[in-house]
Amino acid sequence: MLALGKLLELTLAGREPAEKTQLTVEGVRMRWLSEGALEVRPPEARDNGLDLLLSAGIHGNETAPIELLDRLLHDIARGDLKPRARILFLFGNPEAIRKGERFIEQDVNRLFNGRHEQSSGSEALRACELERLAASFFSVPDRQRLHYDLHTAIRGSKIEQFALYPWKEGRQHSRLELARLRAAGMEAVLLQNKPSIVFSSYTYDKLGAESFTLELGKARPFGQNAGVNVSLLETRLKQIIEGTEPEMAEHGLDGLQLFSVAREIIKHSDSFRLNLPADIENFSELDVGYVLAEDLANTRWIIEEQGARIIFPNPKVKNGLRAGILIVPTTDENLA
Ligand SMILES: O=C(O)CCC(=O)N[C@@H](CCC(=O)O)C(=O)O
Ligand SMILES: [Zn+2]
Repeated sequence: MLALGKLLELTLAGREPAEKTQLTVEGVRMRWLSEGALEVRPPEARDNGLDLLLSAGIHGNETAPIELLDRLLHDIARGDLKPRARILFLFGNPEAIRKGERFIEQDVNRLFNGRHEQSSGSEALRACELERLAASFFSVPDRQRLHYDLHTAIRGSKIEQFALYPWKEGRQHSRLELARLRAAGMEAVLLQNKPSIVFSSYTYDKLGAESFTLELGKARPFGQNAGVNVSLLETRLKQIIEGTEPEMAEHGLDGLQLFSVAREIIKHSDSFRLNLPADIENFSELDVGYVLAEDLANTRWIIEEQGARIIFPNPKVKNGLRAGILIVPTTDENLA
């Protein structure tokens, strides 16, 4: 296999490859751009006009998505997977991946859309570099742009695989993209309704891509991901890469559950208390009247929404950051 197919090994070893560009037997060009960043370009005659950004390891301990991208890259480097799309593979936070930690000093996925400019340290620099790599990749006009930022979650979930779809003023969420996610095994999608500072929001808002954060199961160390079943997603990604995706019935969301954000729970101070059991699962329902959280100056977060559920509850985040999202079921009536 070509050395550049071993991007993960290079990244884990903190090594720069001697040769920055290599050609596969199929004439596919692989180009190492920076640590954890590799561009794959099909021969011009085979290029189908899709630019696909696949990122994982924005959180260093979320290894199932990293292993998935590693398998795709190996297949491409061996000539077993024949891309018709241009692809950018990104391993988001190499230092944290090496340490098996979510982050080292600060969460990279809270540093996009300009936030890194108000910060410092290696993770702020990395967020800036990821923005630059994505912007350069998505700078070619008249091409389709798609970004999947792959994650696994801290806790178990009543709905195992789901996506978060960013928001931008004046832009509608695409029914066709939701059908594609359904076919890729996603059981639910959270439709965001305000701007955000995560990677997928940056590529959606600033670079015009169709972008999603995908949650694929529970985070575990390398080699222990048998419980994370990514087979439907992997099959779909291979079809997208090779341009062999079956036709999608535009209206067929096929049981995909849709949610919208009711409120983001923000931790304001060290006095913040989240009144949930430590092992609560994502998508757990909360009753109206329940006191979800308490903070400084007797601030209380009380459930007012019928059918409210909680995702990503985390009282350990830094002050000023999201300590959970309250979501409610929604319909497909505003989709484009
Ligand atoms: O399990 C958790 O609490 C977090 C899992 C995770 O990393 N999720 C992403 C979601 C990004 C988004 O809002 O689109 C994150 O929190 O960064
Ligand atoms: Zn994550």
